[in-house]
This record gives sequence, C-alpha cells and structure tokens, in this order.
Amino acid sequence: MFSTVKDDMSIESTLISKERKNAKFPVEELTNVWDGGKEETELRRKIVKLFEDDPVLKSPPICTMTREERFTKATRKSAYIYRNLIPNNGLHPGSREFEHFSRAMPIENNLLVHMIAFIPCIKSFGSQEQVAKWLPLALNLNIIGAYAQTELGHGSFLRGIETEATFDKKTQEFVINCPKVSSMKWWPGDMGLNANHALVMANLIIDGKEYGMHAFIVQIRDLSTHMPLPGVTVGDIGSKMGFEAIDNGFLYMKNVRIPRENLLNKNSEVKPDGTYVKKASDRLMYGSMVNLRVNLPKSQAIDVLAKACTIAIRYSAVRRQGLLNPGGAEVAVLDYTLQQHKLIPQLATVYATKFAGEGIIKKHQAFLQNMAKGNISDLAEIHALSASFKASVSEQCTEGVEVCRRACGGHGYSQASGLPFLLCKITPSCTYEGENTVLYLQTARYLVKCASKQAADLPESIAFLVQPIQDMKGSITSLDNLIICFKNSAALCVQGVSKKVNEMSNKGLAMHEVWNKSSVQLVKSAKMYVMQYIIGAFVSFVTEVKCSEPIKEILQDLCCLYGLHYINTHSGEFLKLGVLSAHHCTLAEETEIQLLEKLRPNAVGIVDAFDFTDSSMESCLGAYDGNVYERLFDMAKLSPLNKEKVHQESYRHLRPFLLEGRDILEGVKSKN
Ligand SMILES: CC/C=C\C/C=C\C/C=C\C/C=C\CCCCC(=O)SCCNC(=O)CCNC(=O)[C@H](O)C(C)(C)COP(=O)(O)OP(=O)(O)OC[C@H]1O[C@@H](n2cnc3c(N)ncnc32)[C@H](O)[C@@H]1OP(=O)(O)O
Ligand SMILES: Cc1cc2nc3c(=O)[nH]c(=O)nc-3n(C[C@H](O)[C@H](O)[C@H](O)COP(=O)(O)OP(=O)(O)OC[C@H]3O[C@@H](n4cnc5c(N)ncnc54)[C@H](O)[C@@H]3O)c2cc1C
Repeated sequence: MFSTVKDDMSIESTLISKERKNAKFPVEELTNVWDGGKEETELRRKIVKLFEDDPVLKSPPICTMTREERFTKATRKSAYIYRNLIPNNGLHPGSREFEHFSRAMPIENNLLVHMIAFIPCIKSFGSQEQVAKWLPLALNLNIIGAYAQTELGHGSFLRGIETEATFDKKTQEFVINCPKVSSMKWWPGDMGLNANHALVMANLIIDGKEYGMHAFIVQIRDLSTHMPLPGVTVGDIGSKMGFEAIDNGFLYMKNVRIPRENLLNKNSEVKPDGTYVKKASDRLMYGSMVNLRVNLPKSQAIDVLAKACTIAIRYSAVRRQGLLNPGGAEVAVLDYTLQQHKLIPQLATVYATKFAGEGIIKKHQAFLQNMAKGNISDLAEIHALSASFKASVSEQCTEGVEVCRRACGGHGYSQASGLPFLLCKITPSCTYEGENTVLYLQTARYLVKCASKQAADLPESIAFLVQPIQDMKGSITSLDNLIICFKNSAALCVQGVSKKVNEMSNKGLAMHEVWNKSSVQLVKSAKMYVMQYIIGAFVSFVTEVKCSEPIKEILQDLCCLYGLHYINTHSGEFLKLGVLSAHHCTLAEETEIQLLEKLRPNAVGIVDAFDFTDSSMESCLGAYDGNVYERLFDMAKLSPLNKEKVHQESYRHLRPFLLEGRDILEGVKSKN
C-alpha cells in the first residue's frame, strides 16, 4: 500500500560502521568476558540460533498485535519450547545450556512462573514422595501451576494472608477457603487462563488453632475440559502496564477440598490424627523467594538495561542533531558530554550489577549446600543480601531504562523503539518478588541487629560495620579508595541509625514506633550497604579477571565510573556522613567527566559486546545496521491502523464536517 523510500547507502549505517572501526578494543573478547568464557559465548549463540531459526517461534512484531494475540502466541510458543524444543535438543533444567535460555527465549513468553516458581517450590517444600509424584507431571506440562501467594488485600505482609486451609480429620482433607473478597488470590502469573493447579499459600488451621502460612497444591481446573473445578472462580485480572502476554490471575476458592497429602510436607506435616509436626525452621517457608531474588535479577533487570543501553547508544551514535563547532557538520548526539553523562553510567551499572550478582549466586549455592547438610546458619545473611540486592538492582535498572528511553527523544516514546516495552517489563520488578521498600527494611533489620555485636561474632562480609573507619590514602578515584569510601559510608549509616533506634527505645518509645520513625534512615542504610557490596564485588572481578590490557582498562574505567557516578548523584549523603570533603566531590565530578570522554569512542563496541540479536530487541533504533529511519518507516507501515488507505470508521465520524469544508472551499456554500 505504501511506496518504498530507501537511501542507497544510509548515512546512519555509514556512521555506525565508523564507530565500530574506531573502537579501541577487541569486541569479541569482551563478549567472552561477559559470558564467562569463549566456550560459553559459543554455547549461548548456538542456543539463541536454535530458537531464532525455529519457524514455530516466529511471529509479527509485538507492537502490531493485540493483547489477545500476544497472549495466544506466547502460550503457543512457550508450550512448544518447554515440551518440544528443550527436551528434543537434550537441554535440561540444571544443565549449562539452561543458563542461556533467558537470552534465547522469544521476546514474549509465558509459563515462566510455572518454571521458576511452581516447580522449584515443589522441589524445596515437597517430601521425596511428593517430588516424585508432582515434578515429572510439572516438567512435562501435564500439570501447569501458578505460585499463588499474594491476595487482593495482602502482598507484602505475609502474616496477614487470609486464605485458610482447615484440616478435616474425618475425610483426611484440607478445606480451602477465601473468607472475604480481600482474601482472593490476585496477581499470580500464568494463573488466570493457563494453570490447572496452583501452589496456594494459606494459613493452616487444625482444630481451630492457626499454624501460619503453608504451601498446598490445589487443582483448580479439570484436566480434560480445562473448566474451573467446583468451588473455584478463576480468571485474568485484566490489562496491566506491561506483561501483556501473561495471564496474571485471580483465584477465589470456596470449600475446595484437597487430600491431606497435598500439603507440601518436607518442613512440616499434619498427621492423620491432626498432630502438627514441625521438621524445620519456619523461615525456610520464605526460601523460594530468596531463590528468585538471587537468580532472577540478571534476566529480569540487568539484561533489560543492557538492551536499553544497546538501543540508546547505537541510536545516539547515528542521530545527528545540532552543532558542536559553529560552521561545522551536525554531530551525533553521543558527542554531547551531557548525552554521555546520561548513557555511559548506565553501561557501568549493567557491568557492576552483573558481576556482583554472580557473587551472590555463588554465595547462595554455598548456602544451599550447607542447608542440605542441615546447616542454615547463613540464612539471615543471604536473606539480607539478596533482599537489598534485588531491590537495588531493580531500582537502578528501572531508572536506567527510563534514562535510555528519554535519551532517544521523541522516538524513544514510540513502541517501535522497543524502549516502552522494556520499561513496562522492568518497572514491576521493583514490586514483585518483594516490594523494594519492604525488602530494604528487611535488610536494615538484620544490619541493625549486627551493629550491636562484636566483629568476631559477625560473618566476614558484615564485620566492617562495627570495625574502625578506614583512612583513604591517595586519590578518591582509585578503586581501593572507592571501596573504603562506600564501606565507611555504609558503616556510618548503620551505626547512625542504630544509635537513633537505641536512643528512642531507651526513652521508652515502643519498638514499632521507633522503627517507623527511623525507617527513612533504615532504608538509606540498606541502600548504602548493598552499594558497598556491589562496588566491592565489581572491583574484585575487575582485579581478578584474566583478559587483555585494553579490556581490563575498559572494565576498570566502568568500575570507577560506577562508583563516581553514584557519589556525584548522592554527594550530599557522603558530605553529611563526613566521608568525603567538598574537594573530594569536585575531583569525583571532574574525573567522571574525563572517564565519559575516554569511554565515548568505545561505547558502540561495548554495547555490541552484549551481543543481542536484532530479533531479541525488536527495536528500530537499536538494530545492528543503524538504519533507524528506514526501519521506523517500515514499522509504521505495519501499523494495523494503516491496513486501508482510508480508515472507514474515522472517516464515518468526520465525513459531514469534511464535506462542509469541501463546499466552503469550493465556494458552493458561504462560511455562515
Ligand atoms: C529484579 C528481579 C528480581 C527477581 C525477579 C523474580 C522473578 C521474576 C521472574 C519473572 C517475572 C515474572 C513474574 C514475576 C513473578 C513474581 C512472583 C511474586 O511476586 S511471588 C510473591 C512475592 N512476595 C513477596 O516477596 C512478599 C514479600 N514479603 C515478605 O517477604 C515477608 O512477608 C516479610 C516482608 C519478610 C515480612 O514477613 P513477616 O512479618 O512474617 O516477617 P518478619 O518481618 O516478622 O520476619 C520474620 C523473620 O524471618 C526473616 N525473614 C523474612 N523473610 C525471609 C526470607 N525470605 N528468608 C529468610 N528469612 C526471612 C526476617 O528477617 C525475620 O528474622 P528475625 O529478624 O526475626 O531474625
Ligand atoms: C507483574 C507482577 C507479577 C506478580 N506475580 C505474582 C505471582 O506470580 N505470585 C504472587 O503471589 N504474587 C505476584 N505478584 C504480587 C507481588 O508479589 C506483590 O504485588 C508484591 O509483593 C507487593 O505487595 P503489595 O502489592 O501488597 O504491595 P503493598 O505492600 O500494599 O505496597 C504498597 C505500598 O506500601 C508500602 N509498604 C508496605 N509495607 C510497608 C512497610 N512495612 N513499611 C513501609 N512501607 C510499606 C510499599 O513500600 C508500597 O509503597 C505480582 C505482582 C506484579 C506487579
């Protein structure tokens, strides 16, 4: 319907080629460092290619589809991936290949909560017999399960959850009830339309006594007709800011009966006579959340910011707007220091959080090994670290994606840029899996407790909180001094708020009031604590990584930039704590600007090194060839509103006035 408008060789693709020629480091080597080695890069590419070449996984750009189409396509693709593509290619959960799935998955998919929450919960909370029964069914998609914890009335405060599971001794069943409208399960992914089972978190009641939140497997739909079972009201909660392809659902249960064996009973059990047997700490009930907070920031937040950086930096390298030299040629917007100041720190965030996250995954794996031997002494530490890490990463990455989107000017507002999709995908990461404020408060609770102990009684990673403040020797811009600066700040924040808490409670104020009145400083402390962790982990990585000098230099620069950018955007905090002087702050600002200038020629190379394929981004601004304008025009042509040259419905409403206008213009009718 539209004629083709093409330039023989677009200036934009020439510009991006030049950028690549100017890069001062081997891009492929940085990709290998990012992936964790050359072999991992090859493996990832093999898996991505397997998925991208598969005709079943092809579909029109998401911005041209309705929600209904997006949900249907995502379900078709996801069912095919988990039931055919993965098993037929010998890719199994837990294998090395599995690590790379998130990079290979189609841009929209669902059944993820089934895979990342329902299945792991069966493994964590189920006895051996229960795992043997439910796991194969779940892995084969014979049953599809949601993680049904949050209710209309409660998400954060889990002790407030109202759904009840009352034990009926006579029938050896639990009776599941949502006593009020507010008790209805609300939000769980995959639950509205696809799931036939749910892992329901409910308050266990035996002989009128409450035993708190426990996990039950509840069948909600018939396996042959997929109709809701008696007593079950289930459906999709409606349109959201994003996640259009996912059926986040509601679930109302009235006298739904399940066998006694459906209480997942690895950690606690109800005997046939109603005796309650506790086998492990109540805290392990929260274990599934720690698992997700540790393992998912990479795919759900860090990779999302990496994609946004790829789009915004490639676009900024080809978008020319205005002059730097009077009388000179128009410049790429990436040449403006202010554009660099928006975008290059986001790159630093991607690297910092990625490598720090790998450290947490290792810590968590060590914790799981100890737990298997019955030792959960590190639980509080890993909970505090993972809670604040999830909160900080989701916050930093969400802010970063919005910075990238705005840095693309008007085109960043277009769905065709891919940026609104990324923003809507990442924004809820600040809420799900623990609302960020609530998570920071959990970390602060642990830190305040630690502040009253001796260094020898604290885990190695925490002891600095109660040790003497360290002196910085030399420039604030050295990596060693950045670590000292952040550690000192975290220690002073925690000590300061602990003092305030103690003083207020010594004056007789009730602890809950003390806590509420101190909560602003408590959250600040948790943020500073996790920042010192991230910086420390990034510095360790940069120091230890084996790579060529140019790559090492880039990583060191990004590491320094990450710390300095944080200092420069929060300088008031550092000054107030007395950790930095005004002179330090001036130097930090000057050094950040120098680093931006130094990293600028490598910016396109650094985002190329993330190695995202064009189809994994669906972005007209971020495609590898830099052909932004032709791509935008091609995408606009696909808009469903452009199907016909005349949109009949809009024409119908406007026609009477247009005809009037025509008559006036043609002089058939006077204006009045
Ligand atoms: C960046 C992205 C990161 C992750 C992404 C995850 C998934 C993304 C994947 C795909 C995206 C698609 C879909 C999203 C899927 C989302 C799934 C969900 O959202 S499921 C619902 C998640 N809900 C929550 O996380 C609820 C948050 N609330 C809580 O965790 C708790 O209720 C609370 C805040 C801890 C308060 O509970 P309570 O009042 O009972 O507890 P106390 O404060 O009294 O503490 C008791 C005691 O326990 C310790 N503790 C608390 N939590 C844990 C834990 N997880 N592990 C270990 N210990 C814990 C706490 O510190 C106290 O200890 P004490 O001080 O007494 O020694
Ligand atoms: C996309 C998406 C997917 C989800 N998927 C699932 C799922 O699969 N399964 C599931 O069970 N749930 C799911 N959820 C629900 C999610 O886990 C909850 O929304 C989340 O835990 C926050 O709880 P809430 O909504 O009750 O927020 P609230 O706790 O009501 O938060 C509202 C405000 O109150 C503040 N607040 C709350 N408590 C405190 C406090 N103690 N101190 C200070 N401030 C406080 C918060 O900071 C926030 O500003 C999903 C949510 C979303 C958005």
